[in-house]
Amino acid sequence: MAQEKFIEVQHSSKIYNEGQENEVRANDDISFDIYKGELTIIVGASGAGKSTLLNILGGMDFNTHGKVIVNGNNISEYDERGRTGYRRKEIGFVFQFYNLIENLTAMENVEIASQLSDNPLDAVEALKQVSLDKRKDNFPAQMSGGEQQRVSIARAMAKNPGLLLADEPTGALDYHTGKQVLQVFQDYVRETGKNAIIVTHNGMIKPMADHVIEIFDGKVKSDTRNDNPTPIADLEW
Ligand SMILES: Nc1ncnc2c1ncn2[C@@H]1O[C@H](COP(=O)(O)OP(=O)(O)OP(=O)(O)O)[C@@H](O)[C@H]1O
Repeated sequence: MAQEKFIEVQHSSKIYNEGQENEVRANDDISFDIYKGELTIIVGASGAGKSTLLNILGGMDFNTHGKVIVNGNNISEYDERGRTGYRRKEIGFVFQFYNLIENLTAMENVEIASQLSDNPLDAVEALKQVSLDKRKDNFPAQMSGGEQQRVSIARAMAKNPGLLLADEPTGALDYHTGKQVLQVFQDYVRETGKNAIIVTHNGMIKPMADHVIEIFDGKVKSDTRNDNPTPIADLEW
């Protein structure tokens, strides 16, 4: 079966202070395709340009050259307003340090995000998917780091987005908790047929992905697909 393209990045660059002495090529002529239903890992060292790329894909930032087509729409042509709508409706974002609102319960944190969507999941249902429905009335400070990250994933999922993006989602977690969080992403993609993209500097988690894009110095260094991703339980790092 031919695979359907979900994202096409074509010669995309993000250049700060272009043509000046202090020019920075954060992304430098990046091209790749992502198919529907893929779990993609973008990997590279600190400063390689991964977050810049993820933020452009998520409509939090914009490129200065090239095209980024998501689900048939060239988002690089969007203005600020277009990007806001795109971010609200199409994207779920998971951050390294969870970014939960401290004076709201787990359930309320999830509900806030679902209110932005036209087609949200029920907040309790989203918490159930990360096995935290019993903790819905707890505040973030009453939960472990891994639990808080799972709430933040439930919050991203509750919008029922076409694309789930995560920037170093296990960066603040220990090994076992990190594995549980990665499992949530793998299950999400398998169960919904939707897309998730994880940015990480940890090359050891590459085998869990369907597709790995390695970024070096603002450029794509390698772009490989894996027909037999490794179960998270078998990953070691
Ligand atoms: N506003 C800016 N002005 C100038 N340079 C910037 C700006 N934002 C980012 N950069 C530069 O762009 C390059 C890529 O940064 P980016 O944050 O995308 O890398 P990264 O791979 O995500 O790194 P890390 O893993 O450390 O977060 C870096 O050299 C960074 O200093």
